[in-house]
Amino acid sequence: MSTTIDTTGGRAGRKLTLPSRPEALTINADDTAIVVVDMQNAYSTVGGYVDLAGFDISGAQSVIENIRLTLEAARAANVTVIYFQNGWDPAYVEAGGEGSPNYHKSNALKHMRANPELQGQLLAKGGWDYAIVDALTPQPGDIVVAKTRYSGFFNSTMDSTLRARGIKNLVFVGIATNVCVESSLRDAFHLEYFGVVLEDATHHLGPKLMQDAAIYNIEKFFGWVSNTADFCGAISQIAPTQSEV
Ligand SMILES: C/C(=C/NC(N)=O)C(=O)O
Repeated sequence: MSTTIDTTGGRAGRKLTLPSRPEALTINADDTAIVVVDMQNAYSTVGGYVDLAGFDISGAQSVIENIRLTLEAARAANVTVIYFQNGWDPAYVEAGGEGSPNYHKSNALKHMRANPELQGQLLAKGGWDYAIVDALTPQPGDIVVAKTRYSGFFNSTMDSTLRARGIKNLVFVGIATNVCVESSLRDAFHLEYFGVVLEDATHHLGPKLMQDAAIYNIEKFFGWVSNTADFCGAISQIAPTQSEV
């Protein structure tokens, strides 16, 4: 028996039902935002930080195209688009010193310490590595939320940005599934947001099993799982906003 969960709370709005698992979700388009996680050169372009650090980014290009299709459909339906952008000031004050676990766990900081010629280049605000990839440049009306840790809900304006707009449902795309995507979706869950991940619009860091594990975790414990085609198909069924008519 297929089950559908209604997140609208009976509120009127541009409703759509998104095929997802473990259940389909009926959502209001105006209570929903696409969250584009860290689609920066650092995580998806040859010569970016994770490539330099030895991670496999060969799957990034197909993810970029699926995110592009998702954003095209979302913007056509006037659904809010929010980008997370991960990094720090060029002096790395925001990264935290030796008293921060980030200093010791960040692969970007560790790679720069091991390769001093890269100091100031990885995930530094204003630099190429930090920039959103050209294929997904934020458009007028999109919201860009800076973040300094894996989760976009810490040290950021994300929660207030969502609450100010009455947004309850978050559709996550981006990189990395098993790090910043899952970290942010987990915190969204604990803050009472409905989180959905479009699994073919995400890419993991590390072995392939990490993608499967992150998707399993989200489906079983923290949210729902859908895909680009089902999202684009569902969002294309809704009427444009009143101002569009
Ligand atoms: C390891 C890592 C992941 N970032 C992400 N966007 O998932 C980092 O930022 O160092």
